[in-house]
Amino acid sequence: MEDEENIEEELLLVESQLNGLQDKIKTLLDQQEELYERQAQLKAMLEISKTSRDASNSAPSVALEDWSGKFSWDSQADDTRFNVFGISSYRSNQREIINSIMSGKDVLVIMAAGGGKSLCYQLPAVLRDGITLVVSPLLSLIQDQVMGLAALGIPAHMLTSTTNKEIEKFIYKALEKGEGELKILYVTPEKISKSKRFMSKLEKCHHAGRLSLVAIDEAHCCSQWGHDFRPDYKNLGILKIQFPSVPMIALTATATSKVQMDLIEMLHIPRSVKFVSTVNRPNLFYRVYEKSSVGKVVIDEIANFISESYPNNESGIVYCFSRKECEQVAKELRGRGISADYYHADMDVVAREKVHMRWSKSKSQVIVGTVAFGMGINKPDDLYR
Ligand SMILES: Nc1ncnc2c1ncn2[C@@H]1O[C@H](COP(=O)(O)OP(=O)(O)OP(=O)(O)O)[C@@H](O)[C@H]1O
Repeated sequence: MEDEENIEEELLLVESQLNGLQDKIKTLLDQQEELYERQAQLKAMLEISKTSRDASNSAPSVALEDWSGKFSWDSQADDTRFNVFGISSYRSNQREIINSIMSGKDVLVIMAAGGGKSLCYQLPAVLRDGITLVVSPLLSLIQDQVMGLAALGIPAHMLTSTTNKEIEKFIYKALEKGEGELKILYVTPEKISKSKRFMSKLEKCHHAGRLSLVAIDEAHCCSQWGHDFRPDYKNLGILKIQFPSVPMIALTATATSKVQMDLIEMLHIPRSVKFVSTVNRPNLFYRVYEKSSVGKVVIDEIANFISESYPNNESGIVYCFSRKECEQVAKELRGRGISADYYHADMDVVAREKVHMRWSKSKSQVIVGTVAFGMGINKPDDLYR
């Protein structure tokens, strides 16, 4: 009897020691996994840093190869350009950019606003197997792109603060398990720098060989020397570190050589092929009017300008400095018979999306906005700003 009690006592002791050990093993295994991950990151960083040093000592990043030559994907690319995107011929540099991406190169594109940058990554995204990740700075811009792609029948989604749980689940499944149809995924830079969950799904997608391309839109936002610096863009270098084998395309309309050097360094793409297109836009012109000092008169003048110059309700944007001003001017324009909505960063995302949608579908003529609206917005009949 006493023996049994002793045995039971020792058994309890052994079991509790075993439990303690299991906990320690789990902690050690977690630590081991973290260290492996960090080891891989550090090795990749070292590799990139060495390549970067070699590249700055030797190869210029401007295109040397003949990217307008013949490639195995030519006929498939032509077919997709025409039948999916409805575009009859390439504009300057588009074909060369697409060819260099399809060859697996990192690419830096400097092309004027409206020059056709989106096609440069969207067409390879459709041609390549797997999912293309696009980082873009503004929700309105992302919504605009996703709407456009959906209209072309290309499976594109966005993962932002406005994404509902069901779509989020669909996207995570597509990344993690390759389920469902997803070709192009748009995110804001905050997703990369703040969501560990997203990065882990992306890691799995890459691990399974399904991450086909990374595109950084409005790439000048990386540089403190650029006019639209966004702190979260600074963290996008992690993408090349984590996914060194995945080609990256960085696109911008405006980048001085200082900004270009900065973003090449930040994104870790020292060997990128650079394409610069001319900034000549014959359809773009500036007209300057003297502004009255009386607020009411200014609104009358804006309203007259819109209704006289654009009698067929062609779309446009009126910019104001403050959020309050946007609301007032939109109200005043409505009072003068122009269908105007306001758009600024103080509105919640659903309200902003609604305004953007109404304008995109030409249900309203004018958006009165702060600079929170406009960058990269693509509406063929957006004729005045
Ligand atoms: N080769 C082409 N031929 C005809 N239209 C084209 C061609 N390439 C692009 N486009 C059209 O030109 C318009 C502007 O293209 P896109 O939005 O890609 O410009 P962007 O360079 O991204 O401009 P932004 O800097 O303002 O974002 C779109 O309507 C697009 O469909």
